[in-house]
Parts: sequence; C-alpha cells; structure tokens
Amino acid sequence: MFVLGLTGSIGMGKSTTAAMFREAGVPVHDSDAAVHALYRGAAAPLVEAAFPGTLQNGEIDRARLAARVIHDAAALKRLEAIVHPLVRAGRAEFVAKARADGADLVVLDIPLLYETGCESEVDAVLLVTAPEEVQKSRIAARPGMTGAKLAAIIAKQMPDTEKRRRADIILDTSSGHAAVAQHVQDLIAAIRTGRVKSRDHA
Ligand SMILES: CC(C)(COP(=O)(O)OP(=O)(O)OC[C@H]1O[C@@H](n2cnc3c(N)ncnc32)[C@H](O)[C@@H]1O)[C@@H](O)C(=O)NCCC(=O)NCCS
Ligand SMILES: Nc1ncnc2c1ncn2[C@@H]1O[C@H](COP(=O)(O)OP(=O)(O)OP(=O)(O)O)[C@@H](O)[C@H]1O
Repeated sequence: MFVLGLTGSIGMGKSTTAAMFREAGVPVHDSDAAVHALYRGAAAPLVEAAFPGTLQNGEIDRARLAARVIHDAAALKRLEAIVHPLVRAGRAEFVAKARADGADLVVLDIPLLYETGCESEVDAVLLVTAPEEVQKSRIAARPGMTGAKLAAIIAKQMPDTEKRRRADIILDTSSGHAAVAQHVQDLIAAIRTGRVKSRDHA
C-alpha cells in the first residue's frame, strides 16, 4: 500500500485537494478534522485541565482555545504536546485499517507534516502551494480571520520555499479546480502503475 502525505501551508489548498482524492475513492485521513473531533471527545478533559474555561457544553471551544495559544508560544507547545500524540495514534490506526481492508493507496492530509517530522510515516510527500498573494487573499475571505491571527499562524509554519525544497511532488493550486483535479487523477494513475517511487525511510 502506498501512503501519500499531503501537506502545505495555511490556505494552500490541502482540504480542496484532499476532497479530490476522496472523490476518486482514495481513503483520506484529515489531521485538522481529527484534532477537531478530539476536542469533542478524548482530548476534551485533558485540554480543559491545561486551559481551564475552554470546555463549553461538553466540548472544547476552539475560538476560546485559539485566543489562549495563538500568541503564546509556550502555551501552544503545551497544547501540541497533548494533541499531536493522539492525532499520530489515530493516523496509525487509520493506515492499519486501510491496509487490512486491502487499499492500494491512502492519503494522509497533515498540515504540519514537516514541522512535526512526519516524513517517515509516508512514502512520498505531495505539497500544495500557491503564490503568496493568492494564499493571503484566500484566507482573508474566511470568517473570524484577522491579519494578526494569520501572521501568527504563518510564523508557526515552515516557509513554503523550504517545503518546496523537501517535497517529492509539488502542485500549484492557483491553476484552478479543473487543472488540479486532472493532476490528482494523473498522480493516482502514476502511483498505481508504480511510476512514483517510495522514498527511502532510512
Ligand atoms: C489553535 C486552534 C484551537 C484554532 O482552531 P481553529 O478552528 O481556529 O483553526 P484550525 O484548527 O482550522 O486551524 C487553522 C489553520 O492553522 C493551522 N494550525 C493549527 N494549529 C497549528 C499549529 N500548532 N502550528 C501551525 N499551524 C497550525 C491549521 O493547520 C490550519 O491551517 C487549533 O488550530 C488547534 O487546536 N491547534 C493545535 C493543534 C495542532 O497543532 N493542529 C495542527 C494539525 S495536527
Ligand atoms: N485548485 C484550486 N483552485 C481554485 N481555488 C482553490 C483551489 N484549491 C483551493 N482553493 C481555494 O483556496 C481556499 C483554501 O483552500 P483549502 O481550504 O483547501 O486550503 P487548506 O490548505 O486546506 O487550508 P487550511 O490550512 O486552513 O486547512 C478555498 O477557498 C478554496 O476554494
């Protein structure tokens, strides 16, 4: 089974590209969605213990939590120490299940793939990217997003130029939905016919 990592900085088009793989029948694991689910379940009491007042009506309120961690590096580190191991375990379970089900290809959408050293979990990394102006205008359109919040998130992510240097496959999502969908189809075919090689995991 080929495990394709999908990553890219905020607003570069991970979720949109992941949806295209899903539509093609490829199982996709979404780490951001896994975090959000954990806040409605296993991680809720742990996060409330570390950040009292963030638990509201039985689940972690992400806006309240963001306000506590987004401009406080030490607090974000404490949150990541709670959340990342749980997300990683969930991903491993997802891969094991897909393997047992006989899947030939899965996609792991991991926003912080490089930042958290997850390269060894995947056979190849697909990086979605776009010019900075496109990235910024996409994110500015999101409700609740401010210039300060965006700058704080970008500062915590590895620069796109560095990700480009490391990635196995680069996909520019500013070329539009149809072109990206075609690239996704081509990539799936290339993986299935052995034309994309697994990186050495040394
Ligand atoms: C700070 C939180 C509460 C904000 O929630 P909110 O719903 O507003 O944002 P959302 O989760 O959709 O994330 C928005 C963007 O920021 C990125 N991002 C989230 N956490 C981080 C982080 N620790 N470092 C860098 N980028 C991050 C996401 O990948 C996404 O691109 C939330 O992002 C969070 O719990 N982050 C810590 C867990 C984490 O590291 N998640 C990243 C994927 S495992
Ligand atoms: N191929 C594409 N063509 C045109 N627009 C796109 C394309 N891919 C993404 N977009 C647009 O860019 C925006 C951000 O895309 P998306 O939500 O997929 O990014 P993301 O990388 O998952 O973001 P985040 O890191 O916040 O989760 C969306 O408004 C989406 O419609």
